[in-house]
Amino acid sequence: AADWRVRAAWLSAELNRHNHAYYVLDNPSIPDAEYDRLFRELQALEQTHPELNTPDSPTQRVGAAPLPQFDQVRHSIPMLSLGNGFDDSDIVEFDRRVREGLDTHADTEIEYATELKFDGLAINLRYEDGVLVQAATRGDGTTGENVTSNIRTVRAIPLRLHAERPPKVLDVRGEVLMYKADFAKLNERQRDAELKEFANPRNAAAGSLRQLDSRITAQRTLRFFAYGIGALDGAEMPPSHSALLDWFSQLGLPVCKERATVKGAAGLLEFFREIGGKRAQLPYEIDGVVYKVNRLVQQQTLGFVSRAPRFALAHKFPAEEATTQ
Ligand SMILES: Cc1c[n+]2nc(N)[nH]c2nc1OC(C)C
Repeated sequence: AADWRVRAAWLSAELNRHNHAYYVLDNPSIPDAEYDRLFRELQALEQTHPELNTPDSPTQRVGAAPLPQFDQVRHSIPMLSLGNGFDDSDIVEFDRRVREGLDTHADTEIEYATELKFDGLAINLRYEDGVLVQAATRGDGTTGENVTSNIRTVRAIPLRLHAERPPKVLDVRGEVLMYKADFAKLNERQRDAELKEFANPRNAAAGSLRQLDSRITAQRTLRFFAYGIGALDGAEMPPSHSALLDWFSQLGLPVCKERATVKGAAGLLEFFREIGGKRAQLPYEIDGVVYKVNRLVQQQTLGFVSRAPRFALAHKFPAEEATTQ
């Protein structure tokens, strides 16, 4: 192959690797100035040879021409919301209903996967043969907005999955969010430019994703945590939620490390209190934790009631007084 083709392939792989280290592993592997130099070299090569401009090129991260409007996207599998619990008694009742639904023996405890409930925006990422081809907001759960060009600018979201033989189709569900520190810097920039400040990180993330001009989205530091799956074709479904998140991590998707598997209602409440104790120190806002029956076959037995799964529950923190920010 021509030298420039080899060089471009090396640059693309190298930049994606540094991107993953910085935004997914929180462990930068190259100084920013060096990253920018490699980035500009690839941009120049792509300008000279447009066929290099592939959907998984790191140069996609800077955004494209503005869209006239957002197209609607129908989700392959509906994106559900979660039932809520507030008091310990709600959690004990949730565990009791799960045990009843599974006809669990009195002295057997249910294994749950526990996670954080991020205060961001739920989205679906569709990967075909390992390449990100479409991203959509949750919308009403059945159809959402096509925000693919904006999502391509989110450095934490891989444009190509790390797998020799990726699944033919994989729908990844997760939350797009903004870290508290990035939110403070954004509002400082808004103030300096005499623009409206955002009320909270969730609004800032939503506003950044609803931009028709993805070059603006590219200037907002958005993050992503994967937490669920939609359609899957060409790979075996992992046997539990915790195994699903391990698989996502191997594929190069960001998975929040503040997660665990626990036993019974007591294990759920212990996780809730542990997270409550470190909530203020977390780099992002959360509005609770999420409990899911871990084993897939047990989730399938329990199924869904109306639009929320019987196998999962969000446990919310008491609403805070009006935040000071
Ligand atoms: C709506 C939702 C939100 N969250 N947030 C997390 N961490 N997991 C999670 N799961 C959800 O729904 C599951 C049924 C996939």
